[in-house]
Amino acid sequence: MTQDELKKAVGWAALEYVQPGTIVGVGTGSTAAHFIDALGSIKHQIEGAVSSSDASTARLKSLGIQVFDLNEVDALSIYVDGADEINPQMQMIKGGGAALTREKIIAAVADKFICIADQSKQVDVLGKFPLPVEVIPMARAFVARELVKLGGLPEYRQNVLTDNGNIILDVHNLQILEPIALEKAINALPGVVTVGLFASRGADVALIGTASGVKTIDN
Ligand SMILES: O=C(CO)[C@H](O)[C@H](O)COP(=O)(O)O
Repeated sequence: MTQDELKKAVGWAALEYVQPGTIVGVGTGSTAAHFIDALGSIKHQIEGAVSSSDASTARLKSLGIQVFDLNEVDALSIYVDGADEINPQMQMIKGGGAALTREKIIAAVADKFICIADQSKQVDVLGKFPLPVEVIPMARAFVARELVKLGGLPEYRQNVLTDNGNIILDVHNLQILEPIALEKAINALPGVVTVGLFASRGADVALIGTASGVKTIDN
């Protein structure tokens, strides 16, 4: 199976967690895009979605799924999204698609985070994938210097502005042995909007696409 077929398999498998009549939290990226397509097949059974990016909003709307502003929604039973890396503790690196801040906000509202990923995203220790950090543009150089003090090698993601109008620093050279502590330390830097480390609030369920089928890990 190709990597995209594995992504499609987990995207469709996540439908099992969608409760009829609810609003669904929807992530961003190529795996989440498969989930959106799957959601389109049951669009008359759900009330709608809350979206983590302009790209996902456009895809949801193109399928006739109503997109709600998060401020209109009191609760979400699930948030479904991909990941760049996931460890055995269900902590993740996210933000390869630059949507980390909205993703983290919606994940915080949802009762359950369903992570959908192909098996290449499973790691023992987070950090091989460069850790994305969303930063207010004027703080770019300062935050980069502080990230070096934390042991990383930040790289400015050229020609990318987030949906919130900020820049991304991708931090290389990290072996993240204490994800919760690093998440707190980076989030505490003035100018940082969000770090793409989902450690204190990780996934509750992971659907992993493998050659022998979709594997479910339930915390
Ligand atoms: O965090 C994300 C976007 O900000 C994505 O979930 C992550 O980059 C995985 O992407 P893909 O499903 O395309 O492999």
